[in-house]
Formats: sequence, structure tokens, C-alpha cells
Amino acid sequence: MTSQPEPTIFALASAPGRAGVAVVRISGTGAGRVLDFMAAPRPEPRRAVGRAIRHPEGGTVLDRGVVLWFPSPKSFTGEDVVELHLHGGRAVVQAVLAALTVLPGLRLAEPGEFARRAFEAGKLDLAEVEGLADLIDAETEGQRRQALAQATGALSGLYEGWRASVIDALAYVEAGLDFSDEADIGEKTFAEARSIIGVLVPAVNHHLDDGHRGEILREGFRVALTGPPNAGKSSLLNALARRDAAIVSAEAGTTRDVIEVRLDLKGLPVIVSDTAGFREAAGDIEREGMRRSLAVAQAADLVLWLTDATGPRTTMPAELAAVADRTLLVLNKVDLLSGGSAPVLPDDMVPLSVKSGEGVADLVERLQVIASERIGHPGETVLTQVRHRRLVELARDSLVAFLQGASDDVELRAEDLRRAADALGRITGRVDVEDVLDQIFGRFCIGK
Ligand SMILES: Nc1nc2c(c(=O)[nH]1)N(C=O)[C@@H](CNc1ccc(C(=O)N[C@@H](CCC(=O)O)C(=O)O)cc1)CN2
Ligand SMILES: Nc1nc2c(ncn2[C@@H]2O[C@H](COP(=O)(O)OP(=O)(O)OP(=O)(O)O)[C@@H](O)[C@H]2O)c(=O)[nH]1
Ligand SMILES: [Mg+2]
Repeated sequence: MTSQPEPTIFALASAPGRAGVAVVRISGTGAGRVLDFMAAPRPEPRRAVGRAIRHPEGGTVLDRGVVLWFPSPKSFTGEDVVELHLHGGRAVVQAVLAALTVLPGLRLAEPGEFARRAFEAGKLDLAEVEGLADLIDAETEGQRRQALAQATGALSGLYEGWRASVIDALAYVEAGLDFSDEADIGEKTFAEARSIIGVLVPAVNHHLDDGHRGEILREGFRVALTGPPNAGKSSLLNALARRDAAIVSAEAGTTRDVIEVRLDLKGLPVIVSDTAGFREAAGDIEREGMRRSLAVAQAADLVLWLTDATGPRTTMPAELAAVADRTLLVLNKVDLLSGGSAPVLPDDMVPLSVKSGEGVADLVERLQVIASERIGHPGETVLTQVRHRRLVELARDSLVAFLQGASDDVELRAEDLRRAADALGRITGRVDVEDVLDQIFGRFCIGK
């Protein structure tokens, strides 16, 4: 039985919409034929050449572009790849995509399908693919660095290195099994395995005990704006975003829905959420707003409690304080205080006036410092997502079980190590990961 060849896939690899240049990528055994029919002759591998791009039927010139030819296996996907660099007009791209569908054996790629083929060809492992998806999503410098390191194998190297150690230890344990009638050999090899795992476990624990730095950098440091109604939370949000993201009014109880803005503070992603004000006497809608506010505060890495300098110095309600990880007190509207001099405030209270702009830059600076303390040094190899964390925890638990288990039950101890190696292998996709593939590749846009 001959296996059906994979269809050749194509897609716009650059962003949709009008652009200077658009790139259409084609991957699979039919890619060379695209060149033959639409941009003959095939250029030298990996050399950009200017070519007329023609319709395969009739030969009408659709555009004058640049073409690239990456014969298998030296390509992004490992398959034959062709790139057509076109003028980025919508009609040009449409005409070329329509022309490609005319060729037999070609179809439009699904989201992430190019990356999936790169994975299946062994060009990228799963952690690298996830890094690539994060790189495409990266909005700040810190995120870019972390994602690029992961996309180019930093995490894979770490986890594969650990897995190699576990497999070393496993080999010792299994050697002991083979010599089970010679007890002293078994003991010796088991001790070797123990010493390998004894060194590994603290390293794994250290990696896990990172305060979720990589995950926060990847997802954004979350700041919740809370406070009594009318304190100026929405005004502050707008000032931070430098645009009118939220409605501001002199009426108390203006904000009900949660409004998010994303800031880039010196390369760190900070997500600020404006929420409904907290007060006792509130109607149904406002109460729902307060419920949401509480949920946002609970999920936040930092909760700001903003109060009006001319009003009563309300403290954070107990229900809010109870869910907040870390809080910062902010006193707004200091422009309204008579005398003009700033009030004497406790050290941990930040005075500002959204109206005059006074103190806003200082607050931004405080936020940046707090976020950077939490996220730590970029460039270190840190856990970046929950999928990895779960598997590293699973591996650690199995390694601890190995260390604590009875050494005379060698079969069970070997099983502990196999389970640990398996968990680590699932991070990079070295062992069965069918169950998560669709989820991971589905994150990509079409053309990646
Ligand atoms: N034009 C273009 N730019 C691009 C991409 C692309 O696909 N096309 N990329 C898409 O993500 C990124 C670069 N990624 C790439 C990764 C590997 C190969 C590649 O041809 N690898 C071969 C050859 C390596 C070599 O010559 O040593 C290989 O791995 O065998 C190409 C692009 C960003 N820029
Ligand atoms: N004088 C002065 N007024 C301010 C300042 N900041 C905000 N305000 C005013 O205070 C009022 C309430 O502002 P908002 O930003 O809507 O207050 P909020 O905290 O979002 O209120 P709710 O959404 O109702 O909880 C508006 O009239 C703002 O113009 C400030 O620094 N000084
Ligand atoms: Mg508001």
C-alpha cells in the first residue's frame, strides 16, 4: 500500500490587508510545480530572483514579484517550499491565491499548518513551536526576548538535558535489574542513579519556584484599578493609555464593565483594568460591576486602591484586601487641595492628579519597578506556561518518589524514572503528545 502524499498547502504568510509587500508561501511536493507553471524557470535554491508571476492557465501576468525556492529538506517546513513576494495589494494577493487553487494537489493551509509540518519533520520541537507562537504574539521587548529564546531551543535544551539525566539514571537502575542475582552490583548501580537524581531534584525545584515570572512576562503583569466611585479610576486609566478608553463622568457609578488597556513599560507588558467603584448603597447593575471588580482584583498581580484627596480617606474594603496579592494606595485629585503643597502621606501612598498630570509619571515608574521586581531578569531560562509547569511538576513528583521509594523494589523505581522521563519528553513532544497538538497549532494564524 502506498501512502497518499500530503497535499501541498499554501497561504498568505504576511498580514492580511493592503501592504507594501505580501508573501505567499507554498509547502509540499507540489511547490516546485508552482514555479514551473507560474514563475519558470526554478531559481537557484535560496536565491531571490525577480519574476513575472503568471496564471497557470493562459499565462496572464498577475504581478511582477520576487520568488524564493527552498528545496526539501532545507526549508522552514522541511518540505519543498516556494515563496512568492508580491506587491501587497488586495487584488494582487487575491489573484495569486485564486490562481494557486487551479493547480491540482494544492489547497489553502489551515492555521498553524506550516508550523505543524515543521514539527512533524523534526525542524522544531513542541516547546520551540510554542515559542514561535509567542514570538508572533510578542508585544513588548521582554516578551520578544523570552519567546525568541524559547523558539530557538533554550527551554528545549534545559528539559531535554534533564530528560537525558533521568534516562542515564534509568540505565543504571535497569543494569541493576540485569544483575539482580549479584546484590552488590545492583546496590552500586542503584546508588549511581540516586546520586544523579539527587542532584536533579533541587534544580527542578528551583526552576519551579520562580514566582511565575516567565508566565507573567508572557501573559502580562496585571494591575487592577479599584476604589470608591468617582475617585478618578477611569480618568487614570485613560491617562495611562493616553486615549479615551473608558467613559469618565462626574456621576458616581459610571463604570460597570471591566475595561482593559495594555501598556508597554520599558519592555514589560502591563495590563491595567479599570473597574466599577466600591460602595455600600448600589443598585443591581452596579453590584454586578463590583462583583466583577473583585474578580479582577483577585486575578491581579497588583491592586491599586485609588481615593479622592478631598473625600473621606476610605481604606480598602476587607473583601478586596482579602483577595489582593499586593496593593498600592493612590491619592488622586491633589490639585483640589488648598494651599497647593502636597499633603503628608504615608510612604506607601502615591499622590497624584490626573487632571494636572502631576504624579502620573511617578506612578508609572512605580508600576514599572514593581512589575520588573516580579518578573526578574530577562534572558534567564524560565517556565513560560502552565502546560510546561504541570509536566515539570509531574516529573519532579516522580523523581521524589524515586528518591523516597524502597530501593529493593527496583521495578517500581525504574517506573518512577520512566514516568519522569515521559513527562519531560511531553514538553518537547519527544513522546506522545497527540492530545495537545491541535490546541497548540490552532493558536497560530493562517500562513504560519
Ligand atoms: N522570507 C521568509 N522570511 C522568514 C521566514 C520565512 O519562512 N520566509 N520565517 C519563517 O518562520 C522566519 C525565518 N525562519 C526560517 C527558518 C528556517 C528556514 C530554512 O530554510 N531552514 C533550512 C535551511 C537552513 C540553512 O540553510 O542552514 C533548514 O532548516 O534546513 C527558513 C526560514 C522569519 N523570516
Ligand atoms: N479635579 C480633579 N478631578 C478629577 C481628577 N481625576 C478625575 N477627576 C474627575 O472626577 C470625576 C470622576 O472621574 P472618573 O474617572 O469617572 O471616576 P471613577 O473612579 O472612574 O468613577 P466610577 O466609574 O463612577 O467608579 C470626573 O468628573 C473627573 O473629571 C483629578 O485629578 N482632579
Ligand atoms: Mg469609572
